[in-house]
Amino acid sequence: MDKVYISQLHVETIIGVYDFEKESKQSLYFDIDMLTDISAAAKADDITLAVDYAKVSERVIAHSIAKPVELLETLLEQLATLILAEFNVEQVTIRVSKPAAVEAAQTVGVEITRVKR
Ligand SMILES: Nc1nc2c(c(=O)[nH]1)N=C([C@H](O)[C@@H](O)CO)CN2
Repeated sequence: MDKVYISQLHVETIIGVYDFEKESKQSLYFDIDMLTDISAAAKADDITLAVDYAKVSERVIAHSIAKPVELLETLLEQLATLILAEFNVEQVTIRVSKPAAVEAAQTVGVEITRVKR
């Protein structure tokens, strides 16, 4: 299977378990791998047949800032469901990094993989 990907997509949003995290935005960085067959888009040279990484990026940003959640896990499950439902993607892997969360670490985060049913 082919892959369309997005690397280090930056979003500023409210996210976190603790009260102080609900008061100011934090940076999240998303890496998204989307498995899809690119052959029809390539043959026709037609963006409407492709997984448009710009449109996926817009949706991920819009959803991430729309309704705050506490856990990175919650946000990733929502985003994976959204991507599989709205785009021609068979499998998606999303990794999110939250660099300000743990002072002693360069970054921390969560990664999930979900398959279209
Ligand atoms: N597995 C997770 N662990 C933690 C999360 C999370 O979303 N998933 N979140 C926090 C806090 O919000 C943290 O970012 C604040 O320091 C802690 N652990």
